[in-house]
Amino acid sequence: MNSPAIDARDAEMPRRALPVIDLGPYLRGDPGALEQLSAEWREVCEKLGFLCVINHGISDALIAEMEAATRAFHALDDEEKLKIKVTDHQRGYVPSRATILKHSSYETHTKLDSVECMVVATDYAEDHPEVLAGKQFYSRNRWPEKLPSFQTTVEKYMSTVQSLGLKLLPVWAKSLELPENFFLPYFEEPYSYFRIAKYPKTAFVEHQEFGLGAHADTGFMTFLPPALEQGLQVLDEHSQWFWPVVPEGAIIVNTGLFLSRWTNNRFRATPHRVLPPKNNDRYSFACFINTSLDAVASCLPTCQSTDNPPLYPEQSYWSYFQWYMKNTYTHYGSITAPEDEAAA
Ligand SMILES: O=C(O)CCC(=O)C(=O)O
Ligand SMILES: [Fe+2]
Repeated sequence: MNSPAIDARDAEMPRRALPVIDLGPYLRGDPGALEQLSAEWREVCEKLGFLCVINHGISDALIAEMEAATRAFHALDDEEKLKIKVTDHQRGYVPSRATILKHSSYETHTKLDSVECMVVATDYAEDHPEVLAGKQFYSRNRWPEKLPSFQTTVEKYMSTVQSLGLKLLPVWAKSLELPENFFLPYFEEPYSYFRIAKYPKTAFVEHQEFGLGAHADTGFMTFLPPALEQGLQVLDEHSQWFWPVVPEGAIIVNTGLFLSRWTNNRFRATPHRVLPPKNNDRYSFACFINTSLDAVASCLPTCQSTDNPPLYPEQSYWSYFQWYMKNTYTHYGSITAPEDEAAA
């Protein structure tokens, strides 16, 4: 006999405040602010690895404009969205039930994610050598014809978040006891990647069913204004999932796997996941600010010793990103979800 069905969202789960870091003094250029901020940053990144920032300089108006653009995009007909379906360059529209994290060590995933999203990334110049060569991930963005304002808002939002990310490079460097400008050469041509997502409302959620399954982000740093609908859960250092509580106006920041590997796991790439919403569709837009695609990370000098040798071989962001994408998105053809295919 089947046991009575329990909605996965009703499972007992603590709510916990994320660490809040004030960027105001540093962004204003106050004396001593970089040192103070870097110490706080290190403390969080070595433990939970998930935080939120206040006084970040990204206006409420811009976030509201991006929220409206996200909703307008997802309100387009499927036919319009499918005209710009994602390609092997990892840009374009990804329909619902097209991702599953096969490389996750946090949880076994058997079902495809219900999230659908539009993916946009740094648009390199048409005459960029890698664009001309047709190298994977360098193609131009795809935009919906019927929503011209979408491109304008997305580009404005991405460039604002990218500027904030680049301003924080000295903080990342100092928090790892590196010279202030250490990361600059790796970010000569930052590869910023933007997921503009809709999580469709779902009446009943089974155990192991997700809007987006447990994962750590791919790259260096992620910026995520909290969604208006609940859904995000975070795994702490003691393997306890919790609902993060974020103050009004704060933006979530977390570390990606590429940085975590670069730091020999000193900084944690925190697993998180999204449960589907119950009553209203949920919209979110996570912006990932990464090194140049051709940047090569080899274990940072301050993150290794004879007792703590490098755990990972040196690797370019391009090759790490390619590995991650192939093991997450079904359109690359290398992964499938057997149980789900029958139901789809
Ligand atoms: O929707 C969210 O709150 C989180 C999204 C996320 O984790 C991602 O896109 O990597
Ligand atoms: Fe994520």
